[in-house]
Amino acid sequence: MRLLKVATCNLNQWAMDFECNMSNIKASIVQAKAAGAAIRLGPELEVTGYGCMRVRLVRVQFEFGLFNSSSWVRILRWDCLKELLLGDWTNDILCSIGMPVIKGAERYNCQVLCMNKRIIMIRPKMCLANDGNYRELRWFTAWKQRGELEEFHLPIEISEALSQESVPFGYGYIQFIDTAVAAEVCEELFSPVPPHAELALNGVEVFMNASGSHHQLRKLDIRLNAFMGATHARGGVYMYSNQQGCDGGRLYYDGCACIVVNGDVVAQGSQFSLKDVEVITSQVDLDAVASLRGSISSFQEQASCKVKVSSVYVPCRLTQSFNLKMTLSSPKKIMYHSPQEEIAFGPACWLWDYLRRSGASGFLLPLSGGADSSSVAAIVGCMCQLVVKEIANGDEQVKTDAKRIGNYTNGEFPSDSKEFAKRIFYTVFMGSENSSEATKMRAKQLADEIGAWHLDVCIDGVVSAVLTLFQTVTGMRPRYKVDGGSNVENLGLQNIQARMRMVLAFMLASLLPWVHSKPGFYLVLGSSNVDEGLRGYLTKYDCSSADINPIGSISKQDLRLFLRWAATNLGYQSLAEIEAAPPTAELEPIRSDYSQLDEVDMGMTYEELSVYGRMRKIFRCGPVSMFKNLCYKWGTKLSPAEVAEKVKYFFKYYSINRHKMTVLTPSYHAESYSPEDNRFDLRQFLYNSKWPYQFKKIDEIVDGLNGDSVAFPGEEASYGKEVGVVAANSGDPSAGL
Ligand SMILES: Nc1ncnc2c1ncn2[C@@H]1O[C@H](COP(=O)(O)OP(=O)(O)OC[C@H]2O[C@@H]([n+]3cccc(C(=O)O)c3)[C@H](O)[C@@H]2O)[C@@H](O)[C@H]1O
Ligand SMILES: Nc1ncnc2c1ncn2[C@@H]1O[C@H](COP(=O)(O)OP(=O)(O)OP(=O)(O)O)[C@@H](O)[C@H]1O
Ligand SMILES: NC(=O)CC[C@H](N)C(=O)O
Repeated sequence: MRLLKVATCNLNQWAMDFECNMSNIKASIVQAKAAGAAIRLGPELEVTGYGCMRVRLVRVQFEFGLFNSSSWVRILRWDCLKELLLGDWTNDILCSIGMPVIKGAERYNCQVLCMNKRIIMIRPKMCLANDGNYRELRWFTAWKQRGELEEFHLPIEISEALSQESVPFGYGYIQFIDTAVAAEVCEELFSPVPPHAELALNGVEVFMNASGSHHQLRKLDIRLNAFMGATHARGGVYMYSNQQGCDGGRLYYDGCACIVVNGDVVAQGSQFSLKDVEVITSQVDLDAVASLRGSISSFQEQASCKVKVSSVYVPCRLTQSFNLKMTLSSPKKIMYHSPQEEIAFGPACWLWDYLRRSGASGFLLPLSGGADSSSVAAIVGCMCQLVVKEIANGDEQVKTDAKRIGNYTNGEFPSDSKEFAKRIFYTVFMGSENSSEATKMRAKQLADEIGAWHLDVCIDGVVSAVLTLFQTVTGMRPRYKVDGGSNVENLGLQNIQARMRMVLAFMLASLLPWVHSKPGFYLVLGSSNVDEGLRGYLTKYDCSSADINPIGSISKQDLRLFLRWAATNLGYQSLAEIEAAPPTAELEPIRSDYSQLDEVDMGMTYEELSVYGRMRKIFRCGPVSMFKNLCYKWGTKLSPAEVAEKVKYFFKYYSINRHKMTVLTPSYHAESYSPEDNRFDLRQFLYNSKWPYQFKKIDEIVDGLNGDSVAFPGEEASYGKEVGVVAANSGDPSAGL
């Protein structure tokens, strides 16, 4: 037997906060060593934080020189590594540390592999993440040489301190006396020809995947299937490490550090957690890897004529022989959160990181009593519950942060989530003459259940003052449509109410703490959902404009599932009633024969919007291809002419309103069809909303069908199963992980 103990981790890094990052790295090494591990794997770019790979943040950091070869930051980065190597951190343990390295004129995203105070090898990433949220090619070069390892001359301050002048650099593996170990960096695993296949044929038994991978609803199984697939038919130990938390942007890195042996998961870390450091370990028998490989004839045949990969020899042993002090880790049932839990815990953990790192003292939410703002309120409630639970579990960092944010004195700390919420969470209902008693009561009831400090404000006086000013200036007073006004008047009157609420929300967030003699400021939370964004069914610069939004990329359908779940599982019963109520903006007067409803206003259902959203973003459909595909999908209930009308109607509003996506409040990225314009969906925002060429083409196709309907084979087209893991993510490279 060759018994090996390995450790991998989730680290909550923060881009550019070297002190925070180093402290987490050290804590993880200490824990790995205490557990007796021979290998410690950390996440991708753990020294700098991964978030600095994303567009705008990188630009700022680039200006400050994060990746500039002559800058002080480069020195800092190597300083961090030097600190680890000069101390006893790497004694008797192989440490894989993620950081950028400049070689000659190029910048590489690297795993620096160290042991016993020496850098053994530097492995640059060969396949950069460059789709969806990722922009690595802007800042790094992919390493393309597959031949011999090159010599990399260490910066003078490192070489002198370590008495080591150079280190092998490139694609390869480390050959120990008793096994071979290699790095595979994040995206490489998901590339068409992943390195682990070739490395396995070269005898590599342990793969270390350092990742910076973000949460997306229903995505985890794709990632886990990749680890299992990598080792199921070719054997091996697959270690996965990821960042966890908000490291300075819209993404939540969702941890899930993992260890897989021959296709079986033997250790799985948390996906959502408030912990800064979580280390998981396993004891594995490498003879089980050799045995599996020996039993697969095709593996043997291909290994005998493999392309040779370079290696570095290290005359050390990592394994122990059979002894009863070490037990073997056995296969575990994989833990998946339901999408409802993902919506609760992912955004709640992201909000906590944002809150503690922003220096704010809490959140303020305009709470309408409708589904969206109530979902946000429930997520903040969930955050408070997680904080109290984590403190009860003995997490000192969470306790320190919570005491500061909640302004606790005399050794007090949060022990009740409602009490904590009262300190850090303001909700405000801003009713107008068009608001109903029902939504007002629902908002109050929910705030009470969560424990928020709730305010009930009537905005009629403010709206009327603005209208009076308008009348003084123009001599005209707009009327609602139900009172005989035009569409323009009707919209104008709605938008005044909506925008006034935004102004009031910001005023209250900055001044309420002062009223209550509390220090600091509160962050304003936004609560528009992904479908409204796609359709543009929101008033630009109303309460959709806030500081941050935890649900901005979650669909209405998923939010409704979440509300039903949260009513029982978070203990906020009023959410059940809120979910059951028909969505309404309450911006127009309610009459006996008229009450405003979202889906009527929009001219399409939220369910239809989810279909359009997926087709537009994930499957890159324009009007004509969407029309053709929907003819198959909806062919049993709609004629091609009806499908054509629906598609044209969607594209008209999608394009008229796309400009609103440019000013969407930064929101948690959770959905692969997010139309968010700043980082994710980089399409134009000024379209010809008449789509003359495409709409004409659709008309020609409809005419050409001569009234035929689709011969329906009984099976929906590939877009049909939009609720479900595979279809939700398939076709989206950024989701594949
Ligand atoms: N191409 C372009 N590029 C840049 N900006 C452009 C633009 N076209 C218009 N604009 C600007 O956008 C403005 C129009 O947008 P905006 O002021 O938002 O107004 P608008 O989109 O016309 O109306 C708001 C819509 O949201 C609905 N609503 C309101 C309130 C709440 C809810 C809800 O339930 O969530 C829904 C309401 O029923 C209505 O359909 C124009 O006045 C102009 O300033
Ligand atoms: N009466 C109100 N009091 C406080 N905030 C409100 C009120 N009405 C609207 N808002 C804010 O404006 C946002 C958009 O309003 P609206 O109700 O029209 O849309 P919505 O997106 O369906 O949201 P919700 O489901 O929360 O009502 C809400 O999410 C909420 O933050
Ligand atoms: N950092 C990366 O290489 C990211 C790869 C991939 N897109 C993921 O989400 O996991």
